[in-house]
Amino acid sequence: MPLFPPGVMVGQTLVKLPQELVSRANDVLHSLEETNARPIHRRHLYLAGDPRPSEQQMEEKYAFLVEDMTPDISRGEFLIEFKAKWLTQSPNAPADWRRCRTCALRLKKHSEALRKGKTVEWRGLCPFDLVSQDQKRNANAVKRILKHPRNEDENLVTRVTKALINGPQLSILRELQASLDPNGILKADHTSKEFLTAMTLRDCTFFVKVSPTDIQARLGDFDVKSGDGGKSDYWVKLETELIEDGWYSGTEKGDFPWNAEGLQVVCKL
Ligand SMILES: O=P(O)(O)O[C@@H]1[C@@H](OP(=O)(O)O)[C@H](OP(=O)(O)O)[C@H](O)[C@H](OP(=O)(O)O)[C@H]1OP(=O)(O)O
Ligand SMILES: Nc1ncnc2c1ncn2[C@@H]1O[C@H](COP(=O)(O)OP(=O)(O)OP(=O)(O)O)[C@@H](O)[C@H]1O
Repeated sequence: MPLFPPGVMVGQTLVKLPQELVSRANDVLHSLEETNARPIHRRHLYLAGDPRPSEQQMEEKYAFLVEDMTPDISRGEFLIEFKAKWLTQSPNAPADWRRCRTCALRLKKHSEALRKGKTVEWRGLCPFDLVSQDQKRNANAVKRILKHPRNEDENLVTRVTKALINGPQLSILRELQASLDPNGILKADHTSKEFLTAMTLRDCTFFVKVSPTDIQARLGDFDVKSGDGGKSDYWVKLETELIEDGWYSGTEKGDFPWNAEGLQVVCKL
């Protein structure tokens, strides 16, 4: 049973791979590496089936063809990409929470960057604003997604807000995130398909293709989550710190810019 009705996700078609296609594509990747033409962070990652790195000796006969959301700039199209993140509160947040999971974590990460003397941009999109019933909050969230200078175009802000709010994606994502993980990171079975799907849906990407006459919003980039390799322990540690260090309740210790009068980061349902 599919999680999403048609038109919600970026189109994906299961295809049978022609023989040798994977190894030919991997040959290209290897030759790009040899000439230093491949981005460093992608090195040593190949399509399944490459016989060279021993850990990747898998036979892969099938693949997904993913609908291309690349905009046609010559037609005045552009693409907005953003992650809606956690659209419901973490089930483990304290009862007196003042920040949603996403804002709590972003502030925590932000504080760590400040402590290291880094200058970092405060992204500020609160997922709860996106799914609020309040149109002003919806539009503010969209302005943060659009960023400057596009967010100064009121007509564009209204069009994108309407497309997102009237579209099915946000409400479906929110319901699935809640129903697939009712217990939260601290109590869930991290090997269960439901929990891992919820974590995947908390990290997927919105692709919004805007043309002068039309807006097409789709969900994509569903990298299936796994708790392996220490990730499960990391999720637990992070959630525990968010609770114990006061990031949910807004009682974190430190002289941070957002603790100044009028700048407090407080989320509302
Ligand atoms: O922990 P979060 O909410 O910051 O999400 C991580 C993402 O951060 P961001 O969306 O930028 O805040 C993070 O995104 P970036 O690499 O920062 O673009 C990853 O998607 C990460 O997942 P994984 O470890 O690659 O499986 C994401 O980790 P998990 O979804 O596995 O927790
Ligand atoms: N134009 C697009 N149309 C449809 N899906 C896309 C498009 N661009 C990216 N995606 C989806 O998003 C996923 C992640 O793409 P992205 O370019 O962010 O790569 P990445 O692996 O996260 O690398 P990077 O480290 O560069 O961010 C892709 O695997 C694909 O599923």
